[in-house]
Amino acid sequence: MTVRVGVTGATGRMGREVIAAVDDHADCEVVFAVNREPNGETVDGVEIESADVFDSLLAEREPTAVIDFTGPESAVEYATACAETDVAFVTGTTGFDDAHLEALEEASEEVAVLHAPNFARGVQALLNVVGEAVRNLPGYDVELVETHHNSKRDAPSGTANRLLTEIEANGEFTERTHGREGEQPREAGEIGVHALRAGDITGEHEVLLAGNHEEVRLTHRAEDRGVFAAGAVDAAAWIAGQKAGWYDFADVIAE
Ligand SMILES: NC(=O)C1=CN([C@@H]2O[C@H](COP(=O)(O)OP(=O)(O)OC[C@H]3O[C@@H](n4cnc5c(N)ncnc54)[C@H](OP(=O)(O)O)[C@@H]3O)[C@@H](O)[C@H]2O)C=CC1
Ligand SMILES: O=C(O)C1=N[C@H](C(=O)O)C[C@H](O)C1
Repeated sequence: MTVRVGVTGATGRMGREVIAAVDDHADCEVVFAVNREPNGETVDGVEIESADVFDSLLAEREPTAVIDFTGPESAVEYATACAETDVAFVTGTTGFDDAHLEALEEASEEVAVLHAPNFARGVQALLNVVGEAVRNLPGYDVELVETHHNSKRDAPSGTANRLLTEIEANGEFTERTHGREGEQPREAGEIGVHALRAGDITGEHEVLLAGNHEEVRLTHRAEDRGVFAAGAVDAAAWIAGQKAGWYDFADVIAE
């Protein structure tokens, strides 16, 4: 069965990659691609349509799934529209607050919704090993550094937040310290969190665990956005036929 994909944020950094990745996937096709201000552009031969007609495109083109890389507010609006038309929703958007997540979870009561802050398979592996490293090194200082391009809006990154959740679930930590300035000695139990923004860096995440005279560094470096897009398209192919509910990229990888 061909998976019919709708793409949002289609002229963004990720939207363009998603269109290319759908094209590369044997079982998927783009049935529409929208952006806020489409200005008659095409991406890989796909005409970009206005986000204003998203609801009617859902009804007319009958996508199996929508892949979304936009912003938190728009992701929620797109998910709500998908929930009303029985279309599965895959989002890689980050920067959601609790209200956004609640709205996405509401949509997941009607349709399958998959949210992953990072669709790189290597990051899933990093998430799997970071907790084990923390458990094996009690009392070691933990610092997290994430580095992204200078146009990224949210900080820390969605991936960093997910890594922090894993770290905290596996050790005794008291607080997250976002950057340091002035006289600020390190407190035991804090996790230092550092967001670097520079140039066109695709995305790096490093967890540093340090004791006396030794350190462990767990690093993931994405060299091309194509790895995120390929993961998102795999997720869209996987989600076709799943029942309503809340899913993660780990569910896709597990199969
Ligand atoms: N999960 C993952 O693996 C990854 C997640 N991301 C996340 O994906 C998101 C997008 O990243 P990126 O592609 O770099 O960002 P870009 O700014 O390049 O693209 C975002 C796109 O979404 C559109 N958009 C933004 N807000 C709205 C809105 N309110 N309504 C409709 N369209 C909107 C923008 O349109 P316009 O041109 O009009 O501004 C643009 O086309 C971010 O949250 C980022 O963190 C990024 C990479 C990987
Ligand atoms: O905005 C980006 O570029 C990225 N965002 C994601 C995040 O916030 O974790 C994933 C990736 O690192 C690229």
